[in-house]
Amino acid sequence: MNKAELFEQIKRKSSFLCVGLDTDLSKIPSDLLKLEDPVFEFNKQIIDATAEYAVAYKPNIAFYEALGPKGWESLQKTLDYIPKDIFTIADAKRGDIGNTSGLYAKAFFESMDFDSVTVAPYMGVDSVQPFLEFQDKWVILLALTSNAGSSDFQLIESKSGKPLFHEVLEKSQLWGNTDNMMYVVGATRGELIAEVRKLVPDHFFLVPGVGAQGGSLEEVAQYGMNDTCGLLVNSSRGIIYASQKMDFASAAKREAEKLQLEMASLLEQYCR
Ligand SMILES: O=c1ccn([C@@H]2O[C@H](COP(=O)(O)O)[C@@H](O)[C@H]2O)c(=O)[nH]1
Repeated sequence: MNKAELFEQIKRKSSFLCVGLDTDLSKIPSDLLKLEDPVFEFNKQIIDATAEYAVAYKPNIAFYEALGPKGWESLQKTLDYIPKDIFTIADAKRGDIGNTSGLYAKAFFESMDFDSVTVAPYMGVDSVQPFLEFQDKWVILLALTSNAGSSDFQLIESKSGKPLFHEVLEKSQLWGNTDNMMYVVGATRGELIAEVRKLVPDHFFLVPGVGAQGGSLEEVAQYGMNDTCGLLVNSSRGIIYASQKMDFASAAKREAEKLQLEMASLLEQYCR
């Protein structure tokens, strides 16, 4: 999916919601555990309930790999079930020496047909470029993450006197054709989102951290939105575990709709 198609969908749905599929067997209703593939059954119902409000789905790969071969199978079935016009993100946070990164890219872009994968920048250019070589696929580079520990490295001053996340943003722009690059920017980062937007005015941000982590959607839009929206805001637990009983799908639908309504008004206000 290209940027224009993504923006079209955002306008059509008045939404920039990404639903995080962090499906955890210990949190889904116990009735589902009797089924052949509880993870897929849960995801299927979540997708059916939220697809009208979501422009992206983000399975966090850890939740699937933790289950071994069966988890990978549930992941593939989930990916196949997501409507084709909705953007898909493999939240895998990969990156290694070049030949290994090439195989990670092949795993998520060819063996599985994800639109994008999250990548860690700290092994540098040769660890990221293999992902950028795939036509029509997206790299989502970790820039300023939502967790408390992000200040351990991302906020420290680099040799040039700038915080390290500035270096990541500036340097990564020199890594070839970065049209299909997005950046992870945590919703918990408040005004720093404006600094990121200044450095990469035209790129999309994947923004985790609203809902369970306490980030503010209003602040994200105020500081991060650009004239093509430029934001995919993720909520995982806040939507998929809105109820842990068998009414989980209707509860997820309500939460997704609530966020979408808020997003519609923020698009009116800030996306010009
Ligand atoms: O900086 C980051 C990068 C990734 N994540 C991931 O996003 C979701 C957030 O889940 P919530 O339940 O909405 O808090 C999860 O998969 C994280 O691994 C992040 O939170 N922060």
